[in-house]
Amino acid sequence: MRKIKTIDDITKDGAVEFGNGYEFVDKAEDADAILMRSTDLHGYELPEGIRAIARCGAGVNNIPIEEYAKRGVVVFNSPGANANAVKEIVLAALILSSRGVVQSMQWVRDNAEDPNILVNAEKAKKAFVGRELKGKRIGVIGLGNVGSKVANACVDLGMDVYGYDPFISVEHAWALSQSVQRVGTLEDLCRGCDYLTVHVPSKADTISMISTEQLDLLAPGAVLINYARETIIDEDAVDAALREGKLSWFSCDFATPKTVKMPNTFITTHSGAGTGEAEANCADMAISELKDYLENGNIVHSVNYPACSMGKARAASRIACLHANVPNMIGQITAILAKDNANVQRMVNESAGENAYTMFDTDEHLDATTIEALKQIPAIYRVRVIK
Ligand SMILES: NC(=O)C1=CN([C@@H]2O[C@H](COP(=O)(O)OP(=O)(O)OC[C@H]3O[C@@H](n4cnc5c(N)ncnc54)[C@H](O)[C@@H]3O)[C@@H](O)[C@H]2O)C=CC1
Ligand SMILES: O=C(O)CCC(=O)C(=O)O
Repeated sequence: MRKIKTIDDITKDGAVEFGNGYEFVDKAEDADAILMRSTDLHGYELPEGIRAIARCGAGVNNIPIEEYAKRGVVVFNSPGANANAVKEIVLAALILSSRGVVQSMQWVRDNAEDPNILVNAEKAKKAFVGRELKGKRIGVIGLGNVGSKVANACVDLGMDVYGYDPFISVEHAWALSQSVQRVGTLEDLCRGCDYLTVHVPSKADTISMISTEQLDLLAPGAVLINYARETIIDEDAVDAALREGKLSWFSCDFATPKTVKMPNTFITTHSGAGTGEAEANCADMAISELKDYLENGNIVHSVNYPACSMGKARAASRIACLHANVPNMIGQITAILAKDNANVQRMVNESAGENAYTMFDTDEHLDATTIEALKQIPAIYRVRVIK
């Protein structure tokens, strides 16, 4: 039996199905792998037995992925699985920040006892006059799974859409409407925007990427939307821009001690991916990634190891070595296999950044001393006997 520890509520109804050969355990110490969402694992004492972690969702800034890579722990995410949910809530944020919907609803609640409410509402409504999205300029920062969908949806709404993403993938460039105008600098993107929405991961080059300099370039009374991460905006700068009227609204998914005190905000409870569909999509993707890794050693959608696949483990034995991306690893591994007279059927070696992965099938099981010798290679982080 392979053992799984879940952290967080993976789905609203609790349905998480791994199928035969798996069981859930209460303690991470007893588990082979972790299935999780947004809990912050920085500072968490990860038990030695954990071989893989799957994050149901896109962002992995809550996981120390490089530290885990060096411990031979493969971290997966579920790219794109919740992107439609985020796109839809961003569209809601665009409309809510333009049409006085929430304020108008509040007026109705506040006047619920008024017998003349129907007539009085006609007088009150001038306070809630908004503006249309059609023809307005929007800047989309990050054109990945979420940003590309948001940009295309804004084109469909008749907006004038600009996008900025120096690292856009070929797949997402293809998916983008030709009406989205790509710009080369963040400053050019921000200039004159009525709306600005961010869809980048939280990492060194995106921390506080929206600050006074960028906000000053927006059109007067612009709307800022952040359904990515709280770290991406400089909260003091946004607070000042709201108070000075440079920004008319700020919509975000992150209730921090500072955002909750800002004027003119719509703030949600990190609910961008909060739909049953997105939860199920993320769980399905994360579960199949974990199963393929635990059963076959294949790596799909890892954020700290290269993609690597040799299909189903059918040979007598399959071994995976997780190691540093340094010269002569294959030489050292094959030298040890040669000593054991092991016949390698297939071997794959892939690398990504500082980390690499070598997986091979052999005709016969390797003996224990050979496995031990592989573990003793200095740059090896972990050796897995998959079969
Ligand atoms: N509020 C919520 O519930 C959710 C929040 N998110 C957040 O949104 C982020 C984006 O999600 P996805 O689109 O699914 O991720 P993604 O990985 O598909 O797209 C991110 C895009 O940002 C681009 N990028 C990276 N650094 C950049 C920079 N310095 N400047 C401009 N572009 C840059 C990348 O090239 C990529 O195209 C996630 O990392 C996560 O933090 C994602 C899903 C749900
Ligand atoms: O699990 C969640 O609801 C958070 C989703 C998210 O922030 C992400 O996918 O990056």
